[in-house]
Amino acid sequence: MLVVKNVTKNFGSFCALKDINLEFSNGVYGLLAPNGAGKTTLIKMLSTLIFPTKGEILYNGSNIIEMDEQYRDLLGYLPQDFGFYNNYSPTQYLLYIAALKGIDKKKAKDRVEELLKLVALEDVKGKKMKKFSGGMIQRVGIAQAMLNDPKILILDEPTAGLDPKERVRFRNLLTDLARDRIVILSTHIVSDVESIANEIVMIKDQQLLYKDTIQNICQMIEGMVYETYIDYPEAASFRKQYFSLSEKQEGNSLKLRFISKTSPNTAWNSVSPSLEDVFLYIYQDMVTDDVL
Ligand SMILES: Nc1ncnc2c1ncn2[C@@H]1O[C@H](COP(=O)(O)OP(=O)(O)OP(=O)(O)O)[C@@H](O)[C@H]1O
Repeated sequence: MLVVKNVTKNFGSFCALKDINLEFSNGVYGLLAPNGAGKTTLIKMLSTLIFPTKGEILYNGSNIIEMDEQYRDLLGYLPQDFGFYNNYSPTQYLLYIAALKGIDKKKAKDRVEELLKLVALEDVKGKKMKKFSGGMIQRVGIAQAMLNDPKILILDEPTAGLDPKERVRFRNLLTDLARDRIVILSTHIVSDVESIANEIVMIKDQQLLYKDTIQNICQMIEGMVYETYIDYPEAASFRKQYFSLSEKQEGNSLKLRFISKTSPNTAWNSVSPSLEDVFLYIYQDMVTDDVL
């Protein structure tokens, strides 16, 4: 079990995270927040790349900073921009990283073969990576993070630049890996974690907002999400009155999905909230169009 206990991180006088408490056991955790909310800061602390200003992070009761190398042996980490070498093949690259990690040569060879199979890159294992798609590169990234068969696998925005098909493949791979380890995945894309995360962690205003199942998080706005059709001229005033979640043109009308806290009009259909509805609502002052 990995426990974040009263953790605060300041950069000079700027507070990036404040009094965070979290517990992780095996499964997939989606760390979901818009850019700048502090995801990378938290992930870097969980990876011991930076240290908490206050509080501590414990693995099975021991402080991860004091565990030092022992902790890093348990950790697999895929940073936002992972440095690979264009002219290397996946096999060469993974053997190189294995050597850096001090893994025995014979053991490394077997492990690299095993991992290339796991991430479905066996067929291209000898090809130079410069011709690889974003998804293939990310799978090499996962493989390097998995070299030491980590008990904790941390991935920072791993689906950036992947096409929809690659995203699905990536999600399936993570679900498989999470059966016997902690997988923590940071993203600002709701669909990346919606189908695979056992729990979602949301941070806002430097603080932990939610750590819960998707079902429970969606309950927060249960009974507040509606859909209705309106005529175009009414759209502007409607948007001023209610928080619009999505809009779609249908015939001469506009189909609106929105949040209302007041009792509904008879023309409104109450609908079940989705994680994306919650995300848009919670971060309405922070999200920009590129998030969706
Ligand atoms: N070394 C640093 N010095 C000063 N401020 C920092 C430093 N690192 C991060 N910050 C600030 O802390 C806040 C959180 O940054 P962080 O990178 O953790 O956000 P994020 O949610 O991971 O976003 P992104 O996905 O863009 O990395 C931001 O306001 C950022 O500017």
